Amino acid sequence: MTRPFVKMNGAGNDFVVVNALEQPFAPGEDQIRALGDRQTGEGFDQLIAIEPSDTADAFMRVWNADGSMVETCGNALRCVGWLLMQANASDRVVIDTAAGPTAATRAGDHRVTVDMGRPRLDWTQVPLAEEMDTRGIELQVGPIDAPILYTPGAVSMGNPHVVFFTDRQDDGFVTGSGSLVEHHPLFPQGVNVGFANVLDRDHIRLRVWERGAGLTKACGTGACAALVATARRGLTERKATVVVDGGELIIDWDAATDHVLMTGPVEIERTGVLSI
Ligand SMILES: N[C@@H](CCC[C@H](N)C(=O)O)C(=O)O
Repeated sequence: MTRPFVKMNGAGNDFVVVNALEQPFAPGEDQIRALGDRQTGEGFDQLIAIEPSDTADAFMRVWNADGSMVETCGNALRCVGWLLMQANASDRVVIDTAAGPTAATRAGDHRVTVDMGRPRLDWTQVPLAEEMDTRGIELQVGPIDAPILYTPGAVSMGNPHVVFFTDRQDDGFVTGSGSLVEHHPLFPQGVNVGFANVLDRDHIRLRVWERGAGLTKACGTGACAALVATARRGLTERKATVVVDGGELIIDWDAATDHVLMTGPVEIERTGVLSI
């Protein structure tokens, strides 16, 4: 069987997007892993299906490159929002996800703002395995008496994130410590691991080790989580530019609504056909 797809990216975080509005698309985990392989398959961080919805313009289903189905993806919401707005000739669409509905609006040429809703800050919502203050949880990486990383913030943006405040951001360090923390028993559902370097009160340099996808050029929910975590610690304002490997995302944690708004780019790379 074959399915057409669009390859897209949001600030470098890349997706294969399949239109499943009329014909269901339900690949198995092994198929997703094979498709996601960057040497032998199409290669992507996430596989995305646009499905019908009774309550929104569409439902967005997300699988990580390791085949796991997850709640949401911030960068893919911008990409899918852009595709739907182009198709409907509109400037606003609502996309449902397993984490809840999100509104996407045009913010310029190939730029989209998505309303990621309220951050979920209670330890049960992240979720953590035990009660902790999510402003700075009891977790450290490295020797007990001289930890390299410690007291990260924990945030759910519909999916679980932990954010370390550090200027150690090289590939080896992010990969080594990110993969260790991703499956730490404190996170019963696994976790996306952010490494945030606060440059000034309006700029954060962020790298993310994604649950189920590894080192990525950008993680939209990770950028939202980083802003929330740094603002809660008084390190940044509630609005900042998050500089990721593939570009910049503007994150605004609106004080009036408590919603996190993310604005950033959308790019179409190519079209193709999947054989599954
Ligand atoms: N790249 C995404 C997040 C994708 C899902 C994540 N790896 C998870 O397992 O929760 C984003 O832009 O938010």
